[in-house]
Amino acid sequence: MSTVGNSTNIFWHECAVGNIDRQKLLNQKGCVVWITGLSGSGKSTLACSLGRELHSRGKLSYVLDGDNLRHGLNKNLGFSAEDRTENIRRVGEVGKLFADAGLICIASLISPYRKDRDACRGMLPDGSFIEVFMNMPLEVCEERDVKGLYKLARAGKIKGFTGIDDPYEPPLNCEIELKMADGICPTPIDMAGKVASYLGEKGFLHYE
Ligand SMILES: Nc1ncnc2c1ncn2[C@@H]1O[C@H](COP(=O)(O)OS(=O)(=O)O)[C@@H](OP(=O)(O)O)[C@H]1O
Ligand SMILES: Nc1ncnc2c1ncn2[C@@H]1O[C@H](COP(=O)(O)OP(=O)(O)O)[C@@H](O)[C@H]1O
Repeated sequence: MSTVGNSTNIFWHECAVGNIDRQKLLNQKGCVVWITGLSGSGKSTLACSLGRELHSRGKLSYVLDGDNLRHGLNKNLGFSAEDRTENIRRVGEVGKLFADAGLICIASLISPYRKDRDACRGMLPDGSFIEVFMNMPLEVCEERDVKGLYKLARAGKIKGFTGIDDPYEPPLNCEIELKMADGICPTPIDMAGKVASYLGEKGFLHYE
């Protein structure tokens, strides 16, 4: 019997089928691929491209996209520092459940604060939180401006927009950094291939 947060007198219930059984069934190892970067840096594109690549290799993955989750699970949250922290905490917890289910969970969120990403890393077993930094220059993201949000932010019509008047703290020790080379951005397929190769090398795409 214990107290966790505001929950008192709670018990942990073990089930007969565990994480290892599920991973064996799926012939893969559960993990969280956490894609972080500015709005417009290509997070969602990479997440979907990676999901497709893994699917084609017969591996089960699921994308948790920041924008999409704000339509449901996180629709009561805004973009204050506190709300962003809660947003990331919730997605970290959901990612932990997906990884425990044996899936390769692909989370794509701006996740601007290092301490929040590190807290999610701390929820997962060592090695199974793979932080991918979309290191795209602000000018490139702003030039893309698919949703017109940078324009609104520059005009002062959106307050607290990441990269404009709200901070983005780049990772210090991420597993994978994706960036432009000679002014050219690698294709989403190339980026997905790089992440999938990492997962293969680290043994996530088989269970033996
Ligand atoms: N103020 C502000 N700052 C940054 N982004 C904003 C803001 N307001 C709305 N949006 C839109 O919300 C998307 C980011 O949601 P996230 O859940 O990934 O953000 S966070 O991780 O909580 O910072 C983000 O989507 P992406 O462009 O896919 O990153 C924006 O479309
Ligand atoms: N590797 C890439 N090379 C060129 N353009 C890209 C690449 N990845 C994404 N894009 C384009 O950039 C824009 C923003 O991508 P998106 O995945 O929505 O970013 P985010 O989820 O980080 O906001 C889209 O128009 C997308 O087609």
